[in-house]
Amino acid sequence: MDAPATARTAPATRSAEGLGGLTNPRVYLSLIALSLLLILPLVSGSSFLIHVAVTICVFAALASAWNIMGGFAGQLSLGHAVFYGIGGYGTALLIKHFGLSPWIGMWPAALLAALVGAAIGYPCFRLRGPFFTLATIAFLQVTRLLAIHFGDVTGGAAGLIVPLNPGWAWMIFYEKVNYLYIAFGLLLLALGASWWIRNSRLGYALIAVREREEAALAAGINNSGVKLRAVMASAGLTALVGAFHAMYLTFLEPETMFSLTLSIEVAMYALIGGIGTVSGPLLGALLVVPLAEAARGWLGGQASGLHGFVYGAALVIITLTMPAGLVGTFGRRIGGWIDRLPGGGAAPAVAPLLPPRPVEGRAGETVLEGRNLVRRFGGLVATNDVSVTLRRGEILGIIGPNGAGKTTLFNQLSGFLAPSSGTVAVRGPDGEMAAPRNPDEFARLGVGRTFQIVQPFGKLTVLENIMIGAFLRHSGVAEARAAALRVARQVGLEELAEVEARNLPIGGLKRLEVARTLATEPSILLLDEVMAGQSQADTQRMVALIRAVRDSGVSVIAIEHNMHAIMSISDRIVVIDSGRVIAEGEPRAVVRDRAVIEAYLGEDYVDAQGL
Ligand SMILES: Nc1ncnc2c1ncn2[C@@H]1O[C@H](COP(=O)(O)OP(=O)(O)OP(=O)(O)O)[C@@H](O)[C@H]1O
Repeated sequence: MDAPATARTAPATRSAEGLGGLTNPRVYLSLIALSLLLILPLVSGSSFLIHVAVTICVFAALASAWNIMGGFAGQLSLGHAVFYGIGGYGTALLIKHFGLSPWIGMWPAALLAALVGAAIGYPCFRLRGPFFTLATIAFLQVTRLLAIHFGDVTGGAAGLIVPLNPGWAWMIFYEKVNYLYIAFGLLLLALGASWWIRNSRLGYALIAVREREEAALAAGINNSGVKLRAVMASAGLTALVGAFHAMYLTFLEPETMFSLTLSIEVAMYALIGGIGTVSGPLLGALLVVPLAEAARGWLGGQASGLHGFVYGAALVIITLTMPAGLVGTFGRRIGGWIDRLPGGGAAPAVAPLLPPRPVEGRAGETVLEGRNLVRRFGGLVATNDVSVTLRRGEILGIIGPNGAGKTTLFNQLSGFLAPSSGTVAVRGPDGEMAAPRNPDEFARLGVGRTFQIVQPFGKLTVLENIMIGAFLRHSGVAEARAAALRVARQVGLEELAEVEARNLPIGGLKRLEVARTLATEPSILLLDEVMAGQSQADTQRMVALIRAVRDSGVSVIAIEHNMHAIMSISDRIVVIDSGRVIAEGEPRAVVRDRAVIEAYLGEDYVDAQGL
């Protein structure tokens, strides 16, 4: 027997968020490298170098902001200049018409951009892949045309000059170096926001939604909600940078403020550096901005367009040779070297293993009920008037031939499919029966489900996969990690905690599927063929695990083709054939039922079992 979970501690593991403060070489080297961006131009005193550094800071900040939506949330926008332009125009117009300092005006402009981001994003999230990207371009073009059309306000195609009041209060300077201080501050803000989001519950949720929307829903993540938060943060940050850049350029026109080229450039920096990583957008800008500026400076005068050609060719070579970006290509190796420096590889604080939340309720009461469930797919009736009841503390087995409608029934019992007719009710933590409508609502009420075709978050580690489930009940990263470690230990994945999920064999993936679901601390567990593809030893462990989970008060429904296993764990079995329940009852009685033998088990099974 294990000691009480609270008395034990989780083993130390490495992860991005456990950097261990300033003594960690990843942190101090990043800070040193960043400060060079400020110090080198200052020491040189060259106004060209200062301009290049300001441009790097601006584009690195824009790319970091873009990456929150394009990288973490996987929503590839090529219309981000909408927010940049709103930031620039909003701030300039507030100075011009209301005499508001840009230090103040940039905030309402950022708020407006965040709201516009939400208004554009919400309807567009339904669009997939290139269609989403095309929609963002369309919104950008419409905004640019509107800015030209409403010339009375924006200055139209002729443009708008920012009121030139020198001094810190108005963000207008004769010495370029002051711009560098502000640009550097904005870069720190964007990087800080990006780092914080990536290492928070929101960051994990965004990655989960990006990788596998269904598994994210099953873990109780509100997909639209988290994407909306990402787009608002991304748009707001972009607008802040746009506001500053407008003050730096001192001239705004729709062509440059709502520019498709700028939107593409910003996305390119993130792609080149490493999309979905915190440092990638900065590295992309660090590499490409000086290249672009140098090409413009050296070749611009030689032949018209030559600098663009050289710059474009360099981009093509980089993207072709490093499709995963700089961080994806070199990050792991360089990270390994850095970790060998003093203070490297520091483990995060050791957290106590969290016990699961207790499941409360009366033994034997109904916890999940599907009534008269009909689900049609065109002319096919996949479930035809199916009624099932799950009682507290029981294991209900569901068997039947391939295509009988078992998974379709599961999808209705967990909110993934709306029944064509019939109802599903779940007993919530308050003891009342409720009728949730969405998968995330089902999950929050305590319904956890696995998928027949496993849905791992391949690029996350085993532990991070389980943490995605644990975040449903624990908002803090340390608590979610501790809860995930307890589950990893429970399902026998502790040794593989730091392995990327895509490297697991099918047996491990099945266990991971169960672990992620268990981490949501369900009171009702729906298992869809979790023993398929498992070795005999793994099957026995899974059987023992399901029993232990039931003994902790969780009610279980298991779809299974492994008759030996399902017979040994089930208190009751329901048999489905052609969308209808053909038998229901105590396992030994069900396998003797003639209809079940004819539809599913066959005479061979009867002979083999000596029934
Ligand atoms: N989204 C869908 N669109 C159309 N038909 C579907 C859909 N999902 C399931 N079906 C059909 O509904 C029927 C029941 O499928 P279901 O996956 O529920 O069966 P099952 O009992 O789980 O089968 P198996 O044991 O092979 O997993 C099948 O004929 C299947 O092709």
